[in-house]
Amino acid sequence: MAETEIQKKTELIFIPAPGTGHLTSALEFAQLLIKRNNNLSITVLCIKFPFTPFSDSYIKSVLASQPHIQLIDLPEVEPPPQEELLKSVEYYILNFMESLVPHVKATIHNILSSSYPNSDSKPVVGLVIDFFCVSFIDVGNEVGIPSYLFMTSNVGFLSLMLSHLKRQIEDVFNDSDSELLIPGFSNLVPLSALPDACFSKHGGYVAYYKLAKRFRDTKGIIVNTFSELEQHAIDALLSDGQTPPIYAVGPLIGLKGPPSPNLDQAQHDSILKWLDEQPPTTVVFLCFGSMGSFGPSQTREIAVGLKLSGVKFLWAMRSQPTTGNNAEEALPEGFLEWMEVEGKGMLCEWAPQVEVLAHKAIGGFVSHCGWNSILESLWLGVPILTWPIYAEQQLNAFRMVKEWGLAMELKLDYRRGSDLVTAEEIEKGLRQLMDKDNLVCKKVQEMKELARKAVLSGGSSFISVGKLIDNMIGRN
Ligand SMILES: O=c1ccn([C@@H]2O[C@H](COP(=O)(O)OP(=O)(O)O[C@H]3O[C@H](CO)[C@@H](O)[C@H](O)[C@H]3O)[C@@H](O)[C@H]2O)c(=O)[nH]1
Repeated sequence: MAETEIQKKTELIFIPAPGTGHLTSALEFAQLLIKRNNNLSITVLCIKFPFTPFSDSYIKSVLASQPHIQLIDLPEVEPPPQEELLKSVEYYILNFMESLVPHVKATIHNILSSSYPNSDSKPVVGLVIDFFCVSFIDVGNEVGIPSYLFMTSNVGFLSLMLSHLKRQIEDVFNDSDSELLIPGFSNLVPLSALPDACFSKHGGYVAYYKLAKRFRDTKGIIVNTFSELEQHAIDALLSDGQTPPIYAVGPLIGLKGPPSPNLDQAQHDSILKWLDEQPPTTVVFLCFGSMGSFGPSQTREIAVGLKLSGVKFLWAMRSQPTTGNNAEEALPEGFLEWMEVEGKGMLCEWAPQVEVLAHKAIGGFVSHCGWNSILESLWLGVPILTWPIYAEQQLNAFRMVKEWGLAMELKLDYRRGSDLVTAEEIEKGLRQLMDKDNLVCKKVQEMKELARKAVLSGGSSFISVGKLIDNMIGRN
């Protein structure tokens, strides 16, 4: 058969996890693969998850008009009981994914038999699965399709997962553990920088353990990162001889940004209009990812800290879903009037983050250090003041501040329920962040250039995507 004919049959099945922070890069990556090789076609299996009802419309708005990408909705399943959420979010998601296995199996069989009824060859060359979807590796194995893990976080987190989560489940981390040596890290890592899940014997640790145990059962690990930032960690992981090839393919930046029910066109436009009115690099942007929120006391401290600092601000402030409190009600008396009369700032529930970070008025970013937020800030050259909250954000913040000198530290180990970050600490951090003579700002500009070069033709991530496609279609 001619090579082009073989290539025409090359299909991938993507199974992204339905959270905002996971979809952003996965959808970008699907489009990038098609751009790089238009003999590829991709089928995306869309998962409906009770807590992210908008993920459906997100996937459709980004991918529906792409001729080489088709979307198939997986049937809705009964979510695990709410009590499992208390054990840990990771545990809940893992269980949810396991419950989808029969549907994924049926859908893949259907794709194979309806699209390729007479073919003995294997037209589907890979499953590209989010790192929460390892339960689907066996489905692929059953029909002879290899899986590629899609890591929406970074190689450092992957290294923690692969190197430290092979303890017995009973043997979770505890206070008697000393600092950790994680392959690819230059510094010892304090336990306070580890994800909360590492300490939860019956929840998060079990989930992390089960996930990590399967990571190496894949044909390749695709990471949304770039080698100029993480080559050291990639080399350290590969040196064990057991890890499959790692493909650093980022930064994958979703310029369109995820939609939100809390941001309509009028709000979107008013945010950008307000920024247009501000002088260059004078505004700090505060945003804590798709789920980050604070209780009333912490909200008040942030407001007072902003006022004390005198820095103009755009604050994406979300109410806590668990309490149902309206975040604005927690603001100190007179704060909103002061903000509006003096033209000091603007509040919103959801911000068009990438457009905001790209705006010339923005001079700094107070971030929860989700990996997409970090990559977006590096891509756009905006320095970060770290305020990690959940998931692996503490580890990301630790690396940004201590390993790379690419961010300033407000908090490295903030956890829900821990002490408040005071208004005075926030004021001090904001002043430091907005000081443009800071060495961190220079380093961020340098990393911005490297990030952009990585994805250009001939750049490290560009080459890595080429190697991955070759691996997928059997050219190496
Ligand atoms: O008001 C907002 C808030 C978020 N975003 C976008 O939403 C995405 C958020 O992603 P991320 O910064 O990674 O944060 P999370 O949503 O918290 O992401 C989850 O997934 C990431 C990737 O695995 C992890 O690094 C995080 O710790 C985990 O919480 C980014 O693209 C943001 O630009 C907006 O556009 N507007």
